[in-house]
Amino acid sequence: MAIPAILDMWIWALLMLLLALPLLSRTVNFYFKIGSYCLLCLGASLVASVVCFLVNRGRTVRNMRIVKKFVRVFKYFYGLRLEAHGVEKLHDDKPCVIISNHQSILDMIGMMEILPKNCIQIAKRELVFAGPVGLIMYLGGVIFINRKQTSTAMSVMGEVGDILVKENLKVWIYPEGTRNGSYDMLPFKKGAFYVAVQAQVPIIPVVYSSFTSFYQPEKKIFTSGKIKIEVLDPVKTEGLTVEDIPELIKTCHSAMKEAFFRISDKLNENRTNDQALQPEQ
Ligand SMILES: CCCCC/C=C\C/C=C\CCCCCCCC(=O)SCCNC(=O)CCNC(=O)[C@H](O)C(C)(C)COP(=O)(O)OP(=O)(O)OC[C@H]1O[C@@H](n2cnc3c(N)ncnc32)[C@H](O)[C@@H]1OP(=O)(O)O
Ligand SMILES: CCCCCCCC/C=C\CCCCCCCC(=O)OC[C@@H](O)COP(=O)(O)O
Repeated sequence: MAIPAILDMWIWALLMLLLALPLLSRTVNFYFKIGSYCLLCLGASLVASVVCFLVNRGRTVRNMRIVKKFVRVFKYFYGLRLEAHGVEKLHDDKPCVIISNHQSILDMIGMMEILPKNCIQIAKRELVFAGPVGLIMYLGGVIFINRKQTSTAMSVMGEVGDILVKENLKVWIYPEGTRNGSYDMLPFKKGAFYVAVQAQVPIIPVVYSSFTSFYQPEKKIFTSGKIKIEVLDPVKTEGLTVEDIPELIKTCHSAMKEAFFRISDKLNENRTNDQALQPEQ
């Protein structure tokens, strides 16, 4: 018996829908996870801000301990497992500049997993306007810089160099200066290195493995996964001057890049991104 044309059309439509379902559900799943992550950040920031006000009465780096308690729970919602090595290097009670690679807004989870005491962060000034997220960052002592005005950003970073030693603080800076989700590391901006040389404090590089095995926004992939964290040995800056900064950057960049490729999931990467075909180091 011949199938009526209208039914035929519906069968085709249903078939197409069934075929598109995995792609559709991946996209829906991606937006659901990212949306819920943003909502979680906004909601948790609101609650944490109230707690910070009640406990510490204003802007202080001590509030970061409260933020850390909140953010450390986030990984369970997204099935993220974190494995950190060398974290003890961050717990020396002395000032230092911590630099790490910056892949995504999910980096907050990795940062809060190992954030040492008395550690401030540098962030782009746009984030101060992100509602409760901006408020909690402000309360936690985050220093905001205007990346579009190098001279003002530089002078703010100069002040950071001064207070590091005076107040025995650490500062966490993303030297790539922006998020970079590719399977590589961008060239470093110079601010972090000026701060370290000015304050004559060591630089401690922290490397996070590539997220691309579980997180690729351009392909709408966001599954559960593992993040490896490696804290590298401190790089001394005692006796260095601004003339030594280019060499200092080179040393840190190559050590971090080597660690990044070593701890990242190369097999998975080769399947998803041709750039991953890096020569073995
Ligand atoms: C409870 C629930 C909570 C939910 C979660 C919410 C919040 C969590 C709370 C807290 C977590 C906070 C985490 C914050 C993360 C934020 C991440 C970011 O925003 S990353 C982006 C911002 N960061 C940076 O940009 C830092 C790195 N950038 C720099 O250091 C730059 O160098 C710069 C200072 C911004 C300047 O940038 P520019 O593009 O101009 O580049 P260059 O580095 O090449 O410098 C140009 C030129 O200037 C000279 N220079 C640089 N610095 C100095 C200096 N200090 N003194 C003198 N001269 C300087 C440099 O040498 C260059 O000159 P030349 O080319 O001649 O060498
Ligand atoms: C009332 C205003 C409402 C505003 C809504 C804002 C929604 C944002 C909500 C949650 C986002 C959680 C973000 C956690 C902090 C992420 C910090 C971060 O990773 O910023 C990116 C920045 O490093 C580099 O930026 P670019 O890659 O240069 O771009």
